[in-house]
Amino acid sequence: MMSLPIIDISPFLDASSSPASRQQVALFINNACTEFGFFYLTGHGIPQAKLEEIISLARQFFALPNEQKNKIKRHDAAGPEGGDGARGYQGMGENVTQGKKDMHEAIDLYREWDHAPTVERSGGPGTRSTLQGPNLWPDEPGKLKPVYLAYIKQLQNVGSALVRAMGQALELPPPDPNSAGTPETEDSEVFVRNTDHSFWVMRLIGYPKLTTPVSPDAPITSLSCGEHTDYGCVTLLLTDPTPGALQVLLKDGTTWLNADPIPGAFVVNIGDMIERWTNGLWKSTRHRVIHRGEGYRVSVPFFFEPNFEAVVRPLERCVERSGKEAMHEGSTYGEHLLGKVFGNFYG
Ligand SMILES: N=C(N)NCCCC[C@H](N)C(=O)O
Ligand SMILES: O=C(O)CCC(=O)C(=O)O
Ligand SMILES: [Fe+2]
Repeated sequence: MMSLPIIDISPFLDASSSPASRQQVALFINNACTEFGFFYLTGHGIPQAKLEEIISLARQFFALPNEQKNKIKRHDAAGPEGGDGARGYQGMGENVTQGKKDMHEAIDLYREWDHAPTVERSGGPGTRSTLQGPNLWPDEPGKLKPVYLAYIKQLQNVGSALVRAMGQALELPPPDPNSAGTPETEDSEVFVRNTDHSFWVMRLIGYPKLTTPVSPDAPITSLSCGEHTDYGCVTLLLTDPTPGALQVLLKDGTTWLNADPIPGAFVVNIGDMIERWTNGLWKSTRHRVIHRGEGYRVSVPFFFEPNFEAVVRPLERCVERSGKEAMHEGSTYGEHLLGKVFGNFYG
């Protein structure tokens, strides 16, 4: 049975690593992103015990009574509660993918920012615009917030190392030390610059066992999370050990491969903005979750994304190499995200 490549990112986190070791990693990344758009990531430096604590804290939250979870309920941006339409707890079926309710519950956290986004929605006094913070953290379990804040810091560092490696994998030229490095420059640091204020997203997701018939041939009537691509740069996905839930669509467009967890490793996939930057050389691979196994599954994806204002258009070198027209004229990541978030809740 085929399985996804495993990539050790440590040379890009260790300042004393050799250029040759980095080049080797870059080569592996290019292969993995060209073939699958998905791979396992090791060598990230976050101890397995910490990863287990992250899952365990999320599990403790989902085990609370609904009344308690709804204390941090997500509210519409136009509603009287003055929500931001995105942050907070979503009950079962509140998230929609391809027009169908997903069978999961979740807390969504985003980078907190103090400037207004581009889309204002009407509403009463105190109404916030879509995606304008703050995050809604649960009181219980008490350790969740501090532990997650520290974890998010570490993940930003891993994400940054990973996009640096990806820039190198594309064989873009090294940055010119004499230039100011404008975001328009196409060098191997282009992803690093455009993520230096990454508008990251973190989801804590709880999946009950689906109750549809267990036969593998039975038609799929409801999904834990419908088929989709992720929106930005790279997703660092942590899950509990449940196998057979996350499935990745292979290049042939018909075969679904199980991306079963490897203890201590992240499942990584690339998002829509990397596909756009690379003009489709690397695809943001479609994936879905069908949890028919036993037990209550917990996953915690961290989406390391471009800056909200980053203008993303195909890189000239990738357009040339792809031999195709530029696939997009360019727009900000924030515009892409707002369209997606709106579709997730009001689709
Ligand atoms: N921030 C990210 N990437 N979240 C992924 C959620 C995927 C499902 C979503 N309902 C959708 O239809 O996109
Ligand atoms: O739970 C998982 O394994 C994947 C979730 C996912 O694809 C997402 O939230 O974007
Ligand atoms: Fe996803």
